[in-house]
Parts: sequence; structure tokens; C-alpha cells
Amino acid sequence: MNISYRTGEGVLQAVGGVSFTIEAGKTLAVVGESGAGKSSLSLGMMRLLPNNAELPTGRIILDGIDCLKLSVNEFRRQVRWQKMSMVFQGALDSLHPVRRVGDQIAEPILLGGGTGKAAADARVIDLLKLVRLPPETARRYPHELSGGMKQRIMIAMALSCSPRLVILDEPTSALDVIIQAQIMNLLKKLKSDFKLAGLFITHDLALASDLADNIAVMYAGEFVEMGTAEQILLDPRHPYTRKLLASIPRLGSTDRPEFISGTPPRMIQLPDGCYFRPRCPMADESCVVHPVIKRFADGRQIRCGQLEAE
Ligand SMILES: Nc1ncnc2c1ncn2[C@@H]1O[C@H](COP(=O)(O)OP(=O)(O)OP(=O)(O)O)[C@@H](O)[C@H]1O
Repeated sequence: MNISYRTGEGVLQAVGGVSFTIEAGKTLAVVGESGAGKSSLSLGMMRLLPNNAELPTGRIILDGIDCLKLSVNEFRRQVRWQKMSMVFQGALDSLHPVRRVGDQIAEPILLGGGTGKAAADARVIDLLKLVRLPPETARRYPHELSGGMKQRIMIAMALSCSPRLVILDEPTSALDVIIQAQIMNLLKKLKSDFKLAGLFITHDLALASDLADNIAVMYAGEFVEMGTAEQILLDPRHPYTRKLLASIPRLGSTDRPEFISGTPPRMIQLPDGCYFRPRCPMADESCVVHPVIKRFADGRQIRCGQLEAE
């Protein structure tokens, strides 16, 4: 999948050649620094990109439906919220301030058609139970709820139509650590109870390790390494993944966390060759050629000209 924006300085490619499969019941975490293209990827999948975005190219196949081939209306009726839903990064501000939260949870259910108001209201109560909120929460307004409760409401909304894929875009980044842990535990429970596929977008590799079966590391709009969570966390191979892991402080370790020197590239002006080359300790003259992503014998995929697929 490719996503570009038209800007005053020219066309900026925010997502380039990103390709992945998520099986039912599995979660893929996409990890990367700010500006790597994570939100563009999730908004592009939901077909909610801003007006200056070009139409994404590539294919998104969900339940046999080629989502990018559907018209806007077909996508809205058949896919968005029904088969693919999202918990947004700014979730705490995305609830309507003067509508009761129960009505807001019911909205995607009613939009899908085929469900009457009474059945939708009953479903709202079930969904509130699922996210461990009391039924009377349905009658409350967003300003009466804490951040953690609002995030549970957003999760209930995302689950309201029993989708096949839920995209979680930094679902806990606005919450304090205790509430963050509660929401992560809820997400883990929901993941094991339902056979949901999850796409978990985060800048936090440690958080990704909590929920993900597979991890893709994103740099400058591309996946640079993708593998099982174990492979990425215990045996990172791409120099950027190694740097990301070394930057996480570890309890009980005397090693100081490392900083990744340099800054991520300006996406409007990407360096020639490998995009990580200016910051990479392994870079040499061969890295002036932009590397393709290669599949290795252990199943992981890596985009690095220095590493040869055996
Ligand atoms: N509407 C837009 N117009 C132009 N450029 C944009 C637009 N939205 C995002 N970008 C650019 O696209 C690139 C990817 O941004 P994106 O928000 O997808 O990254 P991200 O990894 O989600 O970062 P963050 O975690 O900070 O949200 C960045 O260079 C960003 O400046």
C-alpha cells in the first residue's frame, strides 16, 4: 500500500510499499518514531485520509473484499465499522460533547441497518459490560467520564458491529500509566475472547510487546523489519530495530539506554539509497542503493542491503 500527500513543497510519500497479512485472532504491532507514517497507514486503511491525500494505491483485502475498489458509499456501508473499525489516537476528544455516550455507541450499529433502536440499546448495554463499565454509563455525557472511561467507550464503539479487524492507533498514549495498564489488560482479554484481528499502532516497542504476535518496524514510511514479536524483541536484525530496542530502559540492567543519533529524515526530502543510511552505524557505500525488503529463512522480512537472505 502507498499513501501520498500533496503539499506546498511537492508530493510527500507517507507510506511506501507497505505489505502485511493479519490472521484472525492475531495482532500486528506497527512501531516507529513520530512521522514514520503509522497514522497515515491506519487512516488510509479506514479511508479517512485528509483532503490533500492522494487516493491510496495497492490492495486491502478484508474477508475477500478488495476495499480500495469499493466506492466511498460502498466502503462506508459494507466495511467501515462493520468489518474494520478503529480506536483513534485522539479518542478522548473524538466523542461528541453533547450526545449521551450510549447513543454514540449505538450509532455504528444503526448505520449498518437491519437493527432497530431497542435491539441497538440492548447491544449497547452488552458492549458496556464487555468493556467493564456499568450500564448506566449509557446515559452519561462525555464530560462526566474520566479519560480511561472515555477510552473504554471508544473501544465499545469499535467493537459494536463485531468487526473482523480493529485498528488501535496509540490507544493509550493520552492516559496515565495505571489507566494505560488497565486498558492494555482489557485489550488483551478482548483479543483472547474474540477471534479479532488487530493492528496496533504505537511508538512504544515495550507496549507493543504486551499485545503483539507480530511486529513491523516502520521507518520513513516503509517497513524495515517484520517478524514474530519474539524475533523482533529477542533477536533484532535491522540496525534501526536494534537501535530502537537499545533505547528502551531496562529494569535491573546496568546498561544505559542508548539514544538514536541524528533525526528521522524529512519525508519530503528523503535521502538517496537507504533512508536510514545517515543514522546507521553499519552503512557503507553499498547503501546508496535503496534496499528492497527480503524474506529470510526464519520467515522474517528485512529491508537492509547489508543483510543477505540466506
Ligand atoms: N495532511 C497531511 N499533509 C501533508 N503531510 C502530512 C499530512 N499528514 C501527515 N503528513 C506527513 O506524513 C508523514 C507521516 O505522518 P504520520 O502522521 O502518518 O506519522 P506517524 O508515524 O503517525 O506520526 P505520529 O505518531 O506523530 O502521529 C509525516 O512526514 C507527516 O508530516
